[in-house]
Amino acid sequence: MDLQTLGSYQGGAGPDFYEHVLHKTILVGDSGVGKTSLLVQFDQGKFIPGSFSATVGIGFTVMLLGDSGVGKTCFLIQFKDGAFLSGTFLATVGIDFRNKVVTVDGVRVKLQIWDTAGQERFRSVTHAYYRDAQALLLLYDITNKASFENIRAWLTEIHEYAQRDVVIMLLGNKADVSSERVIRSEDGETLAREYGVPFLETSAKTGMNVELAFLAIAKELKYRAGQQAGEPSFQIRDYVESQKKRPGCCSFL
Ligand SMILES: Nc1nc2c(ncn2[C@@H]2O[C@H](COP(=O)(O)OP(=O)(O)OP(=O)(O)O)[C@@H](O)[C@H]2O)c(=O)[nH]1
Repeated sequence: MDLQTLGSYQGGAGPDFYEHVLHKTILVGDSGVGKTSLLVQFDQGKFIPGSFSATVGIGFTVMLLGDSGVGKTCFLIQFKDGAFLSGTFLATVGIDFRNKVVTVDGVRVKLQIWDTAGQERFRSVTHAYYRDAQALLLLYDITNKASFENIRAWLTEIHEYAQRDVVIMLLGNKADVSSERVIRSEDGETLAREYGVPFLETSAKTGMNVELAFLAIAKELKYRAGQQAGEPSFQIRDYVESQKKRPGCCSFL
């Protein structure tokens, strides 16, 4: 689509509308070549030596995966800014990232979160990033059967491209749209149990369980990174289950 046509789609007139045109560039390359450093330099105007975690205690990379439209971008924006992007659905192109620092048991943990495009045509781009991720949040949409059925294919890709010990969590998103639900909560739980991964239903719209998902991941990664003799063991599935049982958790009023 040319710029003039795009302007008329956006209701823009005259030169002003050019400011709203979105340009997207994708960085591709092997793990460790500096894709992230380049992006951070462009975004924040600084170079973080060593690793992106150098400025805070510890840092980890978390990737969001799942079919196009399941709500990955909204999920990330809800976590980062506490806001919900409603209205027009603008599919992610390639890959995007946001940072957020969370405090886990008194320790600051920096999460760098990669939002990937769910569309098939970007798969080869996103595969290049799998190996850099320590955790993967795999989303389906509880109102979209195909997105749930495709979870097995996503898990196959994960086993092919991601680190062997990557932390995986399964999330059934859009739980606020109960009138259009086609995937029962029990089905999500059964699938998660089959693969030995924790499971939560979430809503990027209301914020339900969004923070819990990231905090559970951060706790697990922090535990793995600093495991010391005598430290009580941490099991992410047990933690998620215990949090689900807390009063006020997980239901819509
Ligand atoms: N009701 C409801 N709508 C949601 C929720 N999450 C996302 N949506 C809507 O679903 C649509 C797709 O959301 P996105 O976050 O762009 O989906 P995505 O998974 O990032 O899609 P790709 O970038 O193509 O991979 C948008 O219209 C959102 O407003 C949710 O939890 N509840």
